[in-house]
Amino acid sequence: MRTAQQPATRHWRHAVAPGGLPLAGHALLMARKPLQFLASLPAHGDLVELRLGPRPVYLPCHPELIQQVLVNARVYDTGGPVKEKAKPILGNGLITSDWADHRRQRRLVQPAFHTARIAKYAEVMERECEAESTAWTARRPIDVSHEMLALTARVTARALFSTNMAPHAVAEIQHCLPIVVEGAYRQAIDPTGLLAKLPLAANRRFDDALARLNQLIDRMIDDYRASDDGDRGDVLSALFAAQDDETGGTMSDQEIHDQVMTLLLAGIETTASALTWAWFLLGRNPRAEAALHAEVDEVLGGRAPAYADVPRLAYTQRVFSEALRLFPPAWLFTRTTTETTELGGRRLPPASDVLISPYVLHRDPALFPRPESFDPDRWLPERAKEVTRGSYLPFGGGSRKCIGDVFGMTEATLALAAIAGRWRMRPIPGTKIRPRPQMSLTAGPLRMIPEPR
Ligand code: HEM
Repeated sequence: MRTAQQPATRHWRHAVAPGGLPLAGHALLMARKPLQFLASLPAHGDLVELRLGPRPVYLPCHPELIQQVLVNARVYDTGGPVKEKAKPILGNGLITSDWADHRRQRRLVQPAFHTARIAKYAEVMERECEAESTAWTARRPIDVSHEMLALTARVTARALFSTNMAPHAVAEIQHCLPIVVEGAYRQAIDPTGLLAKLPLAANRRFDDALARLNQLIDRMIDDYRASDDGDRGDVLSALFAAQDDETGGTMSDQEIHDQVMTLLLAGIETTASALTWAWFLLGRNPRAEAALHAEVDEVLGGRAPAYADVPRLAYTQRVFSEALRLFPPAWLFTRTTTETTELGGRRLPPASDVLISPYVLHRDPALFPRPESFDPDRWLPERAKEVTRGSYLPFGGGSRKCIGDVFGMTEATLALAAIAGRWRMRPIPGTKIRPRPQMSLTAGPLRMIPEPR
């Protein structure tokens, strides 16, 4: 296994990805089978160069090189064509802001994710997870993907806006978000940039859904301004109250709007996808499923889970961590160099694109023995300390590490425990699932049968 501590003089292996075509480079391989193609690259080198059309892009495959990219956020900034296409959707929030402004924004948004506030959001999670787990009919098949998306949309919407407009917000978000996520992804991978301008029905649906989400957020902001409730304990209140320690500045309504849109797009589908994969994996691994049931029965004794139970639901958390390893929702993200720099002994000119793929890292046999096997006990404390530092990155790393990591882990732990307390999720024989590498690494529809326990 690789060690994080390497001598300063270490020799990094560079490679050009095989299979490139004269003009398209590796664009076709990336379009057809991105997961298989990317996961084959660490065998060739620590830093692999590929070409998407005429542009070279770099995939660091060694955890140490990936850390260098993630911690040096000034030189490896978010940028490039993907970010430019995201701006009309997300505005200028945490995901789209440049390095310098990101630091200010992060200082302002971070308090909304403070532990004390997560405890408050957990009340929403408890209620919604309980409602989800009591809504199903015994032995009537459900689409797990659909249910998990509906659940995380309700949790996130109600944690963001705890007003009496919440039911309306939930319905709007559930309708609009999947359309916006799908459209944003289509635009992100369109190399011509022309697709979004064509008079297609899909584009009209996307424009309509985005306009409705924007209106919803504006209404929530107006409603907050018009009332004098003070701190409602929701994310929106924390964003209004935020004051920058360094400058004393606060956020304008437009800035708050952009942060809310960013949180909706970053927080709902990611958590839902990982939960769906967790159910899929449990359905194929009866021993892990039995261990989950045993823990939930012991800790909860038949009652619904509460925030205070989360630390004792250790196996449940390991199940989710392992689902995040095998199917990291953020399977690929990018950085762009702002100046000439050197990575693994290779000179990168300004505006070089660097790909970070947790999926590739998490399935590298040099980092995770038997990477394909679902083994939640990899994350037992005594075994987890053997895992090479920097090789597990479901939430990214450095100053742009996911701000919702604790929120997402808490929500997923409560959801798994609430549902596993009541139901055994039986797979439907013959169901075939292939990971869909889109904005998140989704499973697509996944039908399973809830059987009372
Ligand atoms: C299991 C669920 C989740 C996963 C796997 C996940 C993954 C990630 C990753 C990998 C990044 C870093 C991307 C990069 O470096 O370019 C990120 C950023 C972010 N995530 Fe999450 N996320 C999850 C849940 C959430 C939730 C629940 C929220 C909010 C409620 C959220 C909000 C954000 C935001 C705002 C950012 C940008 C942070 C910044 O740049 O400062 N995420 N997420």
